[in-house]
Amino acid sequence: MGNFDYDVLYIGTGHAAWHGALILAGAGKRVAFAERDLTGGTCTNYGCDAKALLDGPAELVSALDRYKNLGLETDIKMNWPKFMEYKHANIDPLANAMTGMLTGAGFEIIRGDAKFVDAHTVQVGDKCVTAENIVIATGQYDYKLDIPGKEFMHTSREILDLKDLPEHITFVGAGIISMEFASLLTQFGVKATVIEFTDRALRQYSEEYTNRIIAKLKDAGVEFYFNEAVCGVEKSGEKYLVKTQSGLCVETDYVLAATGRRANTEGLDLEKAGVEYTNSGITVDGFMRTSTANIYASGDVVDKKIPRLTPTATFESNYIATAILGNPQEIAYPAVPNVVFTLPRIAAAGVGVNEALANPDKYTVQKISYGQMLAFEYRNETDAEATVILDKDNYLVGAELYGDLAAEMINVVAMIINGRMTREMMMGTIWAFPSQVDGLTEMLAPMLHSDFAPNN
Ligand SMILES: Cc1cc2nc3c(=O)[nH]c(=O)nc-3n(C[C@H](O)[C@H](O)[C@H](O)COP(=O)(O)OP(=O)(O)OC[C@H]3O[C@@H](n4cnc5c(N)ncnc54)[C@H](O)[C@@H]3O)c2cc1C
Ligand SMILES: NC(=O)c1ccc[n+]([C@@H]2O[C@H](COP(=O)([O-])OP(=O)(O)OC[C@H]3O[C@@H](n4cnc5c(N)ncnc54)[C@H](O)[C@@H]3O)[C@@H](O)[C@H]2O)c1
Repeated sequence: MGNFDYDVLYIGTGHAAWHGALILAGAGKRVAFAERDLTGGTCTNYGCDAKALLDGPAELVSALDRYKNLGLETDIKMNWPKFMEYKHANIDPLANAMTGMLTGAGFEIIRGDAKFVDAHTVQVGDKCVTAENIVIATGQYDYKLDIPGKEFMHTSREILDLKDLPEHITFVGAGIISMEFASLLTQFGVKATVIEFTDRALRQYSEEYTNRIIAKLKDAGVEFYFNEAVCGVEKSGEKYLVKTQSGLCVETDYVLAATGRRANTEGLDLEKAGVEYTNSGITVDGFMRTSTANIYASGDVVDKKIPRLTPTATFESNYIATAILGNPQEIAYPAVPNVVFTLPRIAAAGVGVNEALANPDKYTVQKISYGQMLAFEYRNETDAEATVILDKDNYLVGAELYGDLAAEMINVVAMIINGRMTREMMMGTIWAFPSQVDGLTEMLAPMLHSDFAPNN
């Protein structure tokens, strides 16, 4: 072993970094972080957490709609500046709390931009540090199209920090970020336009559930344009004009760039360490090792097929720590629950609906209209539904849920997939009643593989 300052240096302090660092510290390793921004990364400071705080009231108001003609009378006013105070009160202390947690655990956080000098040396600001192993956990940034007027476009980070809401927002892209913010901000009274380059939104999810979300947003006044390539943004007095190649011109007060996030690889001087990467991120093998054996990559910065999420970043971070400690097994991802926080939610895990429909020889696709059948359990959410995907032995291998509580239910569904639960195992489980999980699983169980009463 060489004479290094640290056993392991993490570049970044997000979920892709700190979870594994705690495991390494427990094993007696000397660990440090390089960080150029707030401790804790995107999710903690600029992403999921802030979004979830603001989504709370939006979800509540949206759910009230279901009881409007049944006796509920409401006159609700949403005060964005007040909710922003609430957001700041909860989010702003987190970076210091994370710093305290990490330094309290004995880690050093070296502040500044990190870049490689060689495979064991990283320059952070004006300080050079050496480490036996290095974990690149630098995440992604919100990409802005390289078009005239790109300086007038904003990112998710800025929208989550708006003091006052603009009257009209134009979302460029109809992916996860746009669809979530359009759902949320519509509840706060914002008028919205969504402009998408391809012919559909949320491409990785089922067309049916995505179309239902679009229909709801249209009912709320959101305008959608598909097959439109945004080619410029112009300032026009107090307003902005968003222009597309076909000649569409949308006048708006605020433009959100949400055409994808890109890996933070620039400026790291990866070539000096022999670390290979593509436009999609850093290339890794089955052990999350880069092309240089002592350097790993973790989280959003990795070129990977599975969703770039906080729980997958955490999973990789924990795995890498064990790999550094000698785990000889390759990383093996379970079915990953993922959620689009629209209103209602779309949540999925395992084999996707699009893939299943394209491979009827391998999969059976079935619908469970749980909202219609069990209104008492589903809070009168009559359109709540699950699409489940079974393999040829009738094991559950994937599911997509559409409903307000889909983000919770998908966790149970993922356990059924990962546990390869049979009908008998489901019958051997008692769920609380009445509850949504109980209703869904009761309808799912008869479809599942049975060791005693084969169902096909
Ligand atoms: C608006 C929004 C909402 C989201 N909502 C969800 C959600 O609901 N659920 C979910 O699972 N995921 C969500 N995500 C995704 C989630 O935030 C990411 O998957 C997760 O944060 C990835 O963690 P990470 O550690 O890989 O990267 P990050 O958290 O981005 O951490 C990377 C860190 O590296 C630092 N860094 C980068 N380059 C350098 C350098 N050269 N030198 C020093 N430091 C550097 C950065 O400053 C940053 O702190 C959301 C993302 C956004 C933007
Ligand atoms: N709930 C969650 O888990 C969550 C929430 C927010 C963000 N995230 C993270 O952020 C990422 C999503 O970011 P996103 O929504 O920016 O990307 P995305 O890839 O989900 O969507 C980008 C959309 O922009 C469209 N597009 C591309 N070029 C365009 C152009 N020139 N004009 C118009 N449209 C164009 C694409 O066709 C696509 O539909 C996720 O992959 C995830 O990593 C996750």
